[in-house]
Amino acid sequence: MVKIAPSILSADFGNLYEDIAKVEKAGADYLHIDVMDGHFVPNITIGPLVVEALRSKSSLVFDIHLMIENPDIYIPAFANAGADIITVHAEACIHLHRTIQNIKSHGVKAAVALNPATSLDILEYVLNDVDMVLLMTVNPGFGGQKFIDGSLNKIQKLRDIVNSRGIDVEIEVDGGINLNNVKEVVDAGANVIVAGSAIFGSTDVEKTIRNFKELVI
Ligand SMILES: O=C(CO)[C@@H](O)[C@H](O)COP(=O)(O)O
Ligand SMILES: [Fe+2]
Repeated sequence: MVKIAPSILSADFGNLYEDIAKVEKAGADYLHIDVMDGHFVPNITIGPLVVEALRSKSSLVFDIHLMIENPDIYIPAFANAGADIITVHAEACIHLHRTIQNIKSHGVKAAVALNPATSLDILEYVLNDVDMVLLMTVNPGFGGQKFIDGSLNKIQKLRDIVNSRGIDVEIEVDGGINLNNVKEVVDAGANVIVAGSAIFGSTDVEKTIRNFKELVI
């Protein structure tokens, strides 16, 4: 089953709770929460305190995308705040295997994200240890960017590797996904779709989620 993960980066930060309630009511599967530190990416967003405050208001799966340096320091705080999945960037981890174990030790699902320029090769010895791989389809840091077309080939390659190993690893795609290209990324092999501006920038958030779901059935 393909899952829809609205990214709250494009939500109204003054009315986060209302925006989250809307996507939950419309049948979203994951809530994608982008955490940026102003170092790994040139932008700053939210921390564990906000995640904790939202946790009591939503039963969606909290999918935390850490775009930060030294993620190990903050993994316990995000786990305690209510994360269900924590994603770290391979580019930010010197000891990636250890970081994955760190996430799992808190009873949270572990995922690894790759920037568009990062090869799938880096996953060779950790793929069997993760619950999900997040393929960035834009350079991280901002919402509303254009999908990088070469990403389709990368999604297909990863799908082939996952299938050939016979493992249960989700493939999440993030950046520039909209109603016009979502079918292509799903056909390429993605099964978790992050969408920020396409959902929260639309005039009818609930209808847009339903449209996404219809397109990926
Ligand atoms: O991680 C990021 C950006 O770094 C994303 O999760 C964006 O929030 C996706 O936004 P859209 O490209 O869908 O507008
Ligand atoms: Fe993200």
